[in-house]
Amino acid sequence: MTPMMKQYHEAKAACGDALLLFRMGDFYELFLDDAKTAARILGLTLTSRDKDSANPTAMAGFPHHQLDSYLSKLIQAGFRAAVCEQVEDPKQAKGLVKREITRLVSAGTLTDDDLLNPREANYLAAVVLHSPRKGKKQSDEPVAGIAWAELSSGRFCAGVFPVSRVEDELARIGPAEVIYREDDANFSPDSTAPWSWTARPAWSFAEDASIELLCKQFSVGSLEGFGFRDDDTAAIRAAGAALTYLQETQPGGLDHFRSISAHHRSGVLEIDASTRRSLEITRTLRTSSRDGSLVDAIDMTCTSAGSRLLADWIAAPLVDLDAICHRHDAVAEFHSGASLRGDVRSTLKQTYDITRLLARIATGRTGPRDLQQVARTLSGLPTLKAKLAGRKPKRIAHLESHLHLCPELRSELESALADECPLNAADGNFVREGFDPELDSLRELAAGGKQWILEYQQGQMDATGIPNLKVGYNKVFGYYLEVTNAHKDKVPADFIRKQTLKNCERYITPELKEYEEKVLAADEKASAREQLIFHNLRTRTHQHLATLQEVAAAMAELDVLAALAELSAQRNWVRPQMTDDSVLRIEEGRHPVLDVSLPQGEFVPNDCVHSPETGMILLITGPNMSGKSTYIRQVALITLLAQAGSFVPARTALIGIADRIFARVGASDELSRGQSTFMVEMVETARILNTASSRSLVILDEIGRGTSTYDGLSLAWAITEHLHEQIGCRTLFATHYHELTQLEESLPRVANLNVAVKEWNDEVVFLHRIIPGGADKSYGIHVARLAGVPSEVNERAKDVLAQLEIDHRDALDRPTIAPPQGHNAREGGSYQLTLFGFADHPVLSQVQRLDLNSMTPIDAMQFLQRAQRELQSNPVVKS
Ligand SMILES: Nc1ncnc2c1ncn2[C@@H]1O[C@H](COP(=O)(O)OP(=O)(O)OP(=O)(O)O)[C@@H](O)[C@H]1O
Repeated sequence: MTPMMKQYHEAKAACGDALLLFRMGDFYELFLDDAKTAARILGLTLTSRDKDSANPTAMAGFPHHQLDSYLSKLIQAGFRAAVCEQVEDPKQAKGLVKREITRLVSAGTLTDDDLLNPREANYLAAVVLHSPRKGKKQSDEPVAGIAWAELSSGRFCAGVFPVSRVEDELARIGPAEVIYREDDANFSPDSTAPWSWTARPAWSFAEDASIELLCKQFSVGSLEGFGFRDDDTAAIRAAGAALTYLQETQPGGLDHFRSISAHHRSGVLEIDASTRRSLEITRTLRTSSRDGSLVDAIDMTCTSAGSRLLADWIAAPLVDLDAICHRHDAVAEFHSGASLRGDVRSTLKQTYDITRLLARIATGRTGPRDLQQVARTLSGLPTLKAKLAGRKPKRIAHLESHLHLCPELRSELESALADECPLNAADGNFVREGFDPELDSLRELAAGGKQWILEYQQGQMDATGIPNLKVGYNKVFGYYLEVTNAHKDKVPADFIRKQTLKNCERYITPELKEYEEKVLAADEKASAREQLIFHNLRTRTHQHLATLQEVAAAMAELDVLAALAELSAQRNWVRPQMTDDSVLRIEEGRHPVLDVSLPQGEFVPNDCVHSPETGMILLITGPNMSGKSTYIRQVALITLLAQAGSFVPARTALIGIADRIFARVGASDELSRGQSTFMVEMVETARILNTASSRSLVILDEIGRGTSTYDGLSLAWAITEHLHEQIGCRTLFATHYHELTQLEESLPRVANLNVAVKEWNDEVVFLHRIIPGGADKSYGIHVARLAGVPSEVNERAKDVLAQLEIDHRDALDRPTIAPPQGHNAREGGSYQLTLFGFADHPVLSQVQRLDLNSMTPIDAMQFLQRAQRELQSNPVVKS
């Protein structure tokens, strides 16, 4: 093995399963299996080293300036990469050039702007299963510790969760990479998840080592101050593993991780992974992208940090009434003050993403332009602060107090940095003239020397009579005089020949060398001086890290609040009234995504009322394509938005804070997980029935569709009864089982709704308007025609439908359902399922015939008594 390949193998052994990008001159090379993988993923040509040997080494490479784009492709394909650089100048090297791994890059540990999406957070998560030690007072059921950290901002949280919620929590966090214990037989990573998995050694999850590491990182003696309790060991183990991993990948340091917050679930609205997917909160179902999601539709923030924070708010809405109202107060202030809002937004637009800038400063990857952007951001703060001063809402006052102006830092950076700064300090020329006298004089000296050389060239041309004599420079000979062969004979004796080229000769003179030394020395010193100034500026900025992080967080939140207000002003959204009671009263509500994407006024608004008096379970029937799913989703999304702190698309809204939102919507494609559609539907339904509380909001779309009609109907029926009797939560149930509407007659808190349809000649117009009562037709055949199903198929379907209707009109064919055992209200009665149309109750025709104008209140009361008795003894028509 050659010494270089030996060096390669040593580096490869140190970077685990990461692909090793090995710098060789102007190229990064990959060898062996890495080369084969890279050739496949990056489309590189696979070649080989020592082609003639019996064992040629596979090899692939790319030019060094393409590093970022290739790294990004590797990361997107789920790989980790280690960059091994030449850490000494090859010209100075004695023997083999020294090389070191300077960066380990993985999806969850990105800091480079080129590799990050500015509008999306980029979390690394760590998961560990943990069995609490016996003898402690908590139960010894295993739990899961999850930590999540963002290298590009320094955000770090950890919490303990039931093992069954790991998937839901990871879905909430939406990490780019998840690390787990390599030897944990009870934990198997889900390969279909949209993040990459990295196995890590068990020691990095150890309890004691984690506590020690975290305490050292945050310079504290105990983690209690961050809100951790005795039973948070699992969280701390996960956090320790995450920090170990981050430290390994960031040799430059992690100073911007200054604290960690203990996450306790009670503060957040619980949304499980499938509900999150179904409601398309941060990603769409079909493409899994942000475009078209709720966050995308409502995002009017003007900074990237604001955009990321908005996604955090929407992904984890609140449950505390006061905290929610504080956000609403702040949005209301920006909503009513259009000029305040405009000013704040236009100032924020001039600022930079200092959250990410600070992370680059802390990890040692910063350049002059980053510092300049810190200064420019600080220069906008006085205006912002002045606009916000004295405002009443608590949140705004709090944020205003966090806009620290840092005047000394700002003025130092402003006076030091030139108007145009390069990205990298090595490029030089970024310190403003007049900032540092020493640098100025070195620059003058260097410039003066260059001037002398120009004059010397002219002088020599005149003295020798060589018209094209010129002074040139290269790294090997320094400054030289170049004379073409045609004038060789005019060269004076004191020129010392250094190099002969095809058309010319190159000479030096003692005077030229003397000045060369001066110029080069001055240049070198100026550049060293400039690097020193940069280093000092970086250190000064770094000293302000904690303060600047507060500024960054305050700006991001102001952006979110002002953006939500802007959205509300543009789209006529209103402030919801919040309550802890389990009610919902939305007047003229609209679907937040369609409200924004459809032209204004095109969306048909609808009311929704949930209260123990009017009904907690709303059964929505109606034709296909009429808007049932849209309606039930809109109610869930309005609730979610309100709890996240946003105004809502409605004329008025009274929202009872939900502890959990469940959405069982449509049959999402879960085949890749090896489960049948129906199985998935039932797993999700089981979860709702087992975990919903009376304060939850449940939306169900067509439960039971994936099985035979009677199976499906029976399940839907029993599920509705269970929700009504046992849970009593707010429920919206869109269904094609019209039979279910009969439940309204016997279950007091069930109310029927349907979607209005207008029939016109042979046409059907969907009005998208929700009205009371059940529907009796599906119009499926009509929708099939609209979709382009051939007319002969449609005609035949109509025939079949007509026959079915005739057959089922015969009462003897109708199945009957007995009420659940021990249920008083329906004792002795049984439901008659009418597959098409309603059962008529005699009481209804009596009501219809009443002449209310001629009745006294006593008459009416007596009638009601009779009617109630009749209904109680005979709730529905018996077969
Ligand atoms: N309130 C509304 N105003 C305007 N357009 C609407 C409204 N509600 C729904 N729509 C439009 O109607 C289409 C069908 O809506 P949706 O999917 O909610 O119907 P559905 O009744 O659930 O249908 P299916 O029973 O076939 O699943 C949507 O694509 C939407 O664009």
